[in-house]
Amino acid sequence: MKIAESDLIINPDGSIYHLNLLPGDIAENIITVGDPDRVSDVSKYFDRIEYKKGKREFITHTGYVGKKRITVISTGIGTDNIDIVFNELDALVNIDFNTREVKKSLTSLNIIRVGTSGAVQPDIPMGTILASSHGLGMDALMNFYLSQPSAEESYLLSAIQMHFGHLKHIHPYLTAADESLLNTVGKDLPKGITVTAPGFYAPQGRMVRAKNAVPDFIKLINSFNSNQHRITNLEMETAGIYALARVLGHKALSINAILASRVKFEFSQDPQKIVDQAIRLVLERI
Ligand SMILES: O=P(O)(O)O[C@H]1O[C@H](CO)[C@@H](O)[C@H]1O
Ligand SMILES: O=c1cc[nH]c(=O)[nH]1
Repeated sequence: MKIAESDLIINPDGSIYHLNLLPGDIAENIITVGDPDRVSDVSKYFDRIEYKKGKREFITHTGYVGKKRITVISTGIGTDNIDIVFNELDALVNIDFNTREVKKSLTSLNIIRVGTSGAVQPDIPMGTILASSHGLGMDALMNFYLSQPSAEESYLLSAIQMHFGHLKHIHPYLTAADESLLNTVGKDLPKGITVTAPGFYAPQGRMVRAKNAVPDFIKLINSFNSNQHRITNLEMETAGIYALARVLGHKALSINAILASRVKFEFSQDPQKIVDQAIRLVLERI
Protein backbone atom coordinates (compact mmCIF):
# COMPACT_ATOMS: atom_id res chain seq x y z
CA MET A 1 0.00 0.00 0.00
CA LYS A 2 1.27 3.42 -1.00
CA ILE A 3 2.08 5.68 1.99
CA ALA A 4 0.51 9.14 1.61
CA GLU A 5 2.67 12.19 0.87
CA SER A 6 1.31 13.77 4.06
CA ASP A 7 2.46 10.81 6.18
CA LEU A 8 5.89 10.08 4.74
CA ILE A 9 7.34 13.42 3.79
CA ILE A 10 10.18 13.35 1.29
CA ASN A 11 12.05 16.59 0.57
CA PRO A 12 12.50 17.73 -3.06
CA ASP A 13 16.08 16.33 -3.03
CA GLY A 14 14.76 12.87 -2.06
CA SER A 15 15.78 13.11 1.62
CA ILE A 16 13.54 12.32 4.59
CA TYR A 17 11.75 15.34 6.09
CA HIS A 18 13.52 16.11 9.40
CA LEU A 19 16.73 14.09 9.26
CA ASN A 20 17.62 15.37 5.76
CA LEU A 21 19.09 11.95 4.90
CA LEU A 22 18.80 9.84 1.75
CA PRO A 23 18.20 6.07 1.80
CA GLY A 24 21.70 4.59 1.82
CA ASP A 25 23.09 7.41 3.97
CA ILE A 26 22.77 5.36 7.17
CA ALA A 27 24.68 2.29 8.31
CA GLU A 28 23.05 -0.72 9.98
CA ASN A 29 25.00 0.09 13.18
CA ILE A 30 23.67 3.32 14.64
CA ILE A 31 24.76 5.30 17.69
CA THR A 32 22.27 7.88 18.96
CA VAL A 33 23.29 10.73 21.26
CA GLY A 34 21.13 13.50 22.67
CA ASP A 35 23.53 16.41 22.27
CA PRO A 36 24.34 17.44 18.65
CA ASP A 37 27.88 18.38 19.78
CA ARG A 38 28.42 14.78 20.92
CA VAL A 39 28.18 13.54 17.32
CA SER A 40 31.73 14.72 16.52
CA ASP A 41 32.89 13.45 19.93
CA VAL A 42 31.97 10.01 18.54
CA SER A 43 33.01 10.42 14.90
CA LYS A 44 36.46 11.75 15.86
CA TYR A 45 37.25 8.08 16.60
CA PHE A 46 36.17 6.95 13.09
CA ASP A 47 39.01 5.86 10.80
CA ARG A 48 37.22 7.52 7.90
CA ILE A 49 34.20 9.85 7.71
CA GLU A 50 32.01 9.27 4.66
CA TYR A 51 29.83 12.36 5.12
CA LYS A 52 28.29 14.82 7.58
CA LYS A 53 24.70 16.00 7.20
CA GLY A 54 22.15 17.68 9.44
CA LYS A 55 19.01 19.72 9.95
CA ARG A 56 17.69 21.26 13.20
CA GLU A 57 19.04 19.21 16.16
CA PHE A 58 19.47 16.09 14.01
CA ILE A 59 23.17 15.95 13.07
CA THR A 60 24.43 12.80 11.33
CA HIS A 61 27.94 11.54 10.60
CA THR A 62 28.47 8.22 8.81
CA GLY A 63 31.89 6.60 8.59
CA TYR A 64 33.99 3.55 9.30
CA VAL A 65 35.78 2.05 12.29
CA GLY A 66 37.97 -0.51 10.57
CA LYS A 67 35.61 -2.22 8.11
CA LYS A 68 32.51 -1.52 10.21
CA ARG A 69 30.22 1.18 8.84
CA ILE A 70 28.68 3.25 11.64
CA THR A 71 26.24 6.15 11.73
CA VAL A 72 26.12 8.51 14.69
CA ILE A 73 23.05 10.76 14.92
CA SER A 74 21.84 13.28 17.51
CA THR A 75 18.24 13.08 18.67
CA GLY A 76 18.03 16.24 20.77
CA ILE A 77 16.18 15.98 24.07
CA GLY A 78 13.02 13.98 24.79
CA THR A 79 10.87 11.16 23.44
CA ASP A 80 8.99 13.50 21.11
CA ASN A 81 12.25 13.70 19.16
CA ILE A 82 12.73 9.93 19.42
CA ASP A 83 9.38 9.58 17.62
CA ILE A 84 10.78 11.55 14.69
CA VAL A 85 14.25 9.99 14.59
CA PHE A 86 13.08 6.38 14.88
CA ASN A 87 10.25 6.63 12.34
CA GLU A 88 12.55 8.37 9.87
CA LEU A 89 15.52 5.99 10.38
CA ASP A 90 13.13 3.09 9.86
CA ALA A 91 11.65 4.67 6.72
CA LEU A 92 15.17 5.14 5.28
CA VAL A 93 15.80 1.38 5.35
CA ASN A 94 12.34 -0.17 5.17
CA ILE A 95 10.34 1.97 2.75
CA ASP A 96 11.01 2.24 -0.96
CA PHE A 97 11.02 6.03 -1.53
CA ASN A 98 10.17 5.61 -5.24
CA THR A 99 7.03 3.49 -4.78
CA ARG A 100 6.25 4.72 -1.19
CA GLU A 101 5.62 1.10 -0.25
CA VAL A 102 7.04 -0.99 2.59
CA LYS A 103 9.88 -3.17 1.28
CA LYS A 104 9.31 -6.94 1.10
CA SER A 105 12.53 -7.67 2.95
CA LEU A 106 12.94 -5.61 6.14
CA THR A 107 16.21 -4.41 7.71
CA SER A 108 16.71 -4.58 11.47
CA LEU A 109 19.08 -1.85 12.66
CA ASN A 110 21.43 -2.16 15.66
CA ILE A 111 20.87 1.02 17.64
CA ILE A 112 22.89 2.02 20.69
CA ARG A 113 22.19 5.18 22.65
CA VAL A 114 25.13 6.86 24.40
CA GLY A 115 23.44 9.28 26.77
CA THR A 116 23.88 11.07 30.06
CA SER A 117 21.84 10.27 33.13
CA GLY A 118 21.41 10.66 36.89
CA ALA A 119 21.64 7.69 39.28
CA VAL A 120 19.05 7.12 42.03
CA GLN A 121 20.77 4.26 43.93
CA PRO A 122 23.53 4.95 46.50
CA ASP A 123 25.75 2.11 45.14
CA ILE A 124 25.79 3.61 41.63
CA PRO A 125 28.25 6.50 41.87
CA MET A 126 28.87 9.34 39.48
CA GLY A 127 31.21 8.14 36.74
CA THR A 128 29.47 4.75 36.34
CA ILE A 129 28.73 3.49 32.83
CA LEU A 130 25.40 1.68 33.09
CA ALA A 131 23.36 -0.39 30.63
CA SER A 132 19.57 -0.06 30.75
CA SER A 133 18.01 -3.50 31.18
CA HIS A 134 14.57 -1.89 30.62
CA GLY A 135 13.22 1.53 29.70
CA LEU A 136 10.30 2.67 31.88
CA GLY A 137 8.48 5.56 30.23
CA MET A 138 6.67 8.18 32.31
CA ASP A 139 5.97 10.20 29.15
CA ALA A 140 2.96 9.86 26.83
CA LEU A 141 4.61 8.70 23.56
CA MET A 142 3.51 5.07 23.63
CA ASN A 143 -0.16 5.98 24.29
CA PHE A 144 -0.23 6.61 20.54
CA TYR A 145 1.23 3.31 19.27
CA LEU A 146 -0.03 -0.26 19.43
CA SER A 147 2.51 -2.52 21.09
CA GLN A 148 2.59 -5.99 22.59
CA PRO A 149 4.68 -6.41 25.76
CA SER A 150 6.28 -9.80 26.50
CA ALA A 151 5.10 -11.86 29.50
CA GLU A 152 8.18 -10.71 31.51
CA GLU A 153 7.50 -7.06 30.64
CA SER A 154 3.79 -7.34 31.55
CA TYR A 155 4.64 -8.92 34.91
CA LEU A 156 7.20 -6.24 35.75
CA LEU A 157 4.89 -3.47 34.54
CA SER A 158 2.06 -4.63 36.81
CA ALA A 159 4.42 -4.48 39.82
CA ILE A 160 5.42 -0.96 38.71
CA GLN A 161 1.78 0.08 38.27
CA MET A 162 1.07 -1.04 41.85
CA HIS A 163 4.08 0.91 43.16
CA PHE A 164 3.16 4.11 41.28
CA GLY A 165 -0.61 3.50 41.39
CA HIS A 166 -1.38 6.64 43.43
CA LEU A 167 0.00 8.84 40.59
CA LYS A 168 -3.19 8.75 38.56
CA HIS A 169 -1.86 10.98 35.74
CA ILE A 170 1.03 8.63 34.86
CA HIS A 171 0.50 5.66 32.52
CA PRO A 172 3.94 4.01 32.48
CA TYR A 173 5.15 1.72 29.70
CA LEU A 174 8.07 -0.70 29.85
CA THR A 175 10.26 -2.41 27.26
CA ALA A 176 13.36 -4.57 27.73
CA ALA A 177 16.68 -3.94 25.99
CA ASP A 178 17.60 -6.15 23.06
CA GLU A 179 19.03 -9.21 24.80
CA SER A 180 21.91 -9.81 22.39
CA LEU A 181 23.14 -6.21 22.62
CA LEU A 182 22.71 -6.23 26.41
CA ASN A 183 24.84 -9.39 26.65
CA THR A 184 27.58 -8.15 24.30
CA VAL A 185 27.91 -4.36 24.45
CA GLY A 186 26.52 -4.24 28.00
CA LYS A 187 28.03 -7.54 29.16
CA ASP A 188 29.93 -6.56 32.35
CA LEU A 189 28.25 -3.22 33.05
CA PRO A 190 25.94 -2.50 36.00
CA LYS A 191 22.37 -2.83 34.79
CA GLY A 192 18.96 -1.65 35.88
CA ILE A 193 15.65 -0.13 34.90
CA THR A 194 16.04 3.35 33.45
CA VAL A 195 13.18 5.77 34.01
CA THR A 196 12.54 8.07 31.07
CA ALA A 197 11.00 11.31 32.32
CA PRO A 198 9.04 13.91 30.32
CA GLY A 199 11.28 16.69 31.69
CA PHE A 200 14.52 17.40 33.57
CA TYR A 201 13.31 19.28 36.68
CA ALA A 202 10.13 18.25 38.55
CA PRO A 203 9.63 15.19 36.28
CA GLN A 204 13.00 13.98 37.64
CA GLY A 205 12.25 15.11 41.21
CA ARG A 206 14.38 18.30 41.02
CA MET A 207 13.19 21.48 42.67
CA VAL A 208 14.62 24.89 41.85
CA ARG A 209 11.81 27.44 42.34
CA ALA A 210 8.59 25.84 41.05
CA LYS A 211 7.04 23.48 43.64
CA ASN A 212 6.84 19.74 42.88
CA ALA A 213 3.45 18.02 42.75
CA VAL A 214 4.97 14.59 43.55
CA PRO A 215 6.75 14.66 46.92
CA ASP A 216 9.84 12.46 47.53
CA PHE A 217 9.99 11.42 43.87
CA ILE A 218 13.52 9.97 44.10
CA LYS A 219 12.54 7.85 47.13
CA LEU A 220 9.46 6.63 45.31
CA ILE A 221 11.61 5.63 42.34
CA ASN A 222 14.51 4.01 44.16
CA SER A 223 12.33 2.01 46.58
CA PHE A 224 10.78 -0.06 43.77
CA ASN A 225 11.91 -3.68 43.81
CA SER A 226 10.41 -6.70 42.10
CA ASN A 227 12.23 -9.99 41.61
CA GLN A 228 15.60 -8.22 41.96
CA HIS A 229 14.63 -5.62 39.37
CA ARG A 230 15.20 -2.08 40.58
CA ILE A 231 15.24 1.40 39.09
CA THR A 232 18.79 2.71 38.75
CA ASN A 233 18.67 5.97 36.83
CA LEU A 234 16.73 8.80 35.22
CA GLU A 235 17.02 10.38 31.78
CA MET A 236 14.75 11.42 28.91
CA GLU A 237 14.90 9.07 25.86
CA THR A 238 15.60 5.39 26.62
CA ALA A 239 12.02 4.13 27.09
CA GLY A 240 10.89 5.70 23.82
CA ILE A 241 13.89 4.19 22.04
CA TYR A 242 13.27 0.69 23.41
CA ALA A 243 9.55 0.80 22.73
CA LEU A 244 9.73 2.18 19.18
CA ALA A 245 12.66 -0.09 18.27
CA ARG A 246 10.49 -3.04 19.34
CA VAL A 247 7.45 -1.84 17.39
CA LEU A 248 9.55 -1.29 14.25
CA GLY A 249 11.65 -4.47 14.55
CA HIS A 250 15.04 -2.94 15.42
CA LYS A 251 17.51 -3.88 18.20
CA ALA A 252 18.24 -1.23 20.82
CA LEU A 253 20.46 -0.75 23.84
CA SER A 254 20.94 2.35 25.99
CA ILE A 255 24.31 3.04 27.63
CA ASN A 256 24.22 5.73 30.31
CA ALA A 257 27.12 7.92 31.42
CA ILE A 258 26.14 8.66 35.01
CA LEU A 259 26.82 12.37 35.59
CA ALA A 260 24.76 12.86 38.73
CA SER A 261 24.04 11.04 41.95
CA ARG A 262 20.57 12.15 42.97
CA VAL A 263 20.89 10.51 46.40
CA LYS A 264 24.29 12.06 47.17
CA PHE A 265 23.23 15.42 45.65
CA GLU A 266 26.33 15.50 43.39
CA PHE A 267 26.87 16.49 39.76
CA SER A 268 30.11 15.73 37.88
CA GLN A 269 32.77 18.44 37.53
CA ASP A 270 34.09 16.64 34.43
CA PRO A 271 31.10 15.24 32.51
CA GLN A 272 33.03 15.08 29.21
CA LYS A 273 35.44 12.50 30.67
CA ILE A 274 32.59 10.14 31.67
CA VAL A 275 30.85 10.58 28.32
CA ASP A 276 34.13 9.90 26.48
CA GLN A 277 34.57 6.63 28.42
CA ALA A 278 31.07 5.55 27.39
CA ILE A 279 31.73 6.47 23.74
CA ARG A 280 35.00 4.51 23.61
CA LEU A 281 33.44 1.48 25.31
CA VAL A 282 30.59 1.39 22.79
CA LEU A 283 32.90 1.84 19.78
CA GLU A 284 35.10 -1.03 20.98
CA ARG A 285 32.13 -3.36 21.41
CA ILE A 286 29.70 -2.40 18.66
O1 LIG B 1 22.95 13.60 27.20
P1 LIG B 1 21.69 13.22 26.49
O2 LIG B 1 21.92 12.11 25.55
O3 LIG B 1 21.00 14.40 25.86
O4 LIG B 1 20.69 12.64 27.63
C1 LIG B 1 20.27 13.28 28.81
O5 LIG B 1 20.61 14.66 28.90
C2 LIG B 1 19.49 15.49 28.55
C3 LIG B 1 19.14 16.37 29.74
O6 LIG B 1 20.22 17.12 30.16
C4 LIG B 1 18.37 14.53 28.18
O7 LIG B 1 18.35 14.35 26.80
C5 LIG B 1 18.77 13.28 28.92
O8 LIG B 1 18.20 12.09 28.46
O1 LIG C 1 20.21 13.80 36.11
C1 LIG C 1 20.29 13.79 34.88
C2 LIG C 1 21.54 13.89 34.22
C3 LIG C 1 21.54 13.89 32.85
N1 LIG C 1 20.38 13.80 32.18
C4 LIG C 1 19.20 13.70 32.80
O2 LIG C 1 18.14 13.64 32.15
N2 LIG C 1 19.17 13.69 34.14
